Amino acid sequence: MTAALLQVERLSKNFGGLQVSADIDMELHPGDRCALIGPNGAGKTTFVNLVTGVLSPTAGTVRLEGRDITGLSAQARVRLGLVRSFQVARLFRSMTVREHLELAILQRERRTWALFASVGRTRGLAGEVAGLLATMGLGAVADTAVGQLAYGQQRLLEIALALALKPKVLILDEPAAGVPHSESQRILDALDRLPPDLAVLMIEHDMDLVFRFARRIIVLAQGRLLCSGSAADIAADERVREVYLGSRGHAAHRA
Ligand SMILES: Nc1ncnc2c1ncn2[C@@H]1O[C@H](COP(=O)(O)OP(=O)(O)OP(=O)(O)O)[C@@H](O)[C@H]1O
Repeated sequence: MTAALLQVERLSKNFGGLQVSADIDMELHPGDRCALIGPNGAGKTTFVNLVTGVLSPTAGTVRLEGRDITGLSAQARVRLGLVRSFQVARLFRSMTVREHLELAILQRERRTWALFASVGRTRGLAGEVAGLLATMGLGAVADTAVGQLAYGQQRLLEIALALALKPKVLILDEPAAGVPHSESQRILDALDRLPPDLAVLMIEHDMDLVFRFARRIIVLAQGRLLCSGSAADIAADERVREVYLGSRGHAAHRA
């Protein structure tokens, strides 16, 4: 077993008297393909906010490569390799896909001041952009303005921008949300091409995608870790069925 990249111990969060995360333990290792699921209000978003540093926990620790990062800002965590791809696009509609990726890489390298002078000259930039385009299947639209992209392609660009930050741990926040079914296969294909050593935690409501992507699924209910296991384990787990039925009155096809 490899050493854990991300280690979460007894992570808890109270909002006033309401305990929204309760004693959550979790580990991610290099190459993990893990999904976090749970019914509405289970505490998935809060958990991710605690891990990424958007919220401070009431108790518990978060470690990255053994280092306690519980007190670090979200930005500092990104610099250490803990990166989240946001569901809400913050893309510039008139800029092309390639320009977005160049900007993200230069920002990572903190060379934005020299942006226009250095784009053509920055060694390795074109190659790195080409690699990201290939990984995410965006080569054919590299020089298309983002405003012209299909929605699924915009979502792929969001993941490419997260990858441009060279993450060790990537948190994917509902990568298929709002994407028509006809385009979701493209997202799955792209996720299959993610770097093999990257540890990925996906929060996703689309159970088809979760079951096809994840080798391990973690289920949260009422702020607690209910269970974790393979897709087959989770699909067969009576407790999972109960929390979904109890919360929404229908089966766990859409979480
Ligand atoms: N800032 C806050 N103050 C008070 N309560 C909050 C706050 N943020 C979240 N909550 C509550 O915490 C609980 C968990 O919310 P959270 O958004 O983490 O769940 P979720 O699993 O991500 O839900 P969904 O699938 O609907 O996005 C909910 O009951 C929510 O109302």
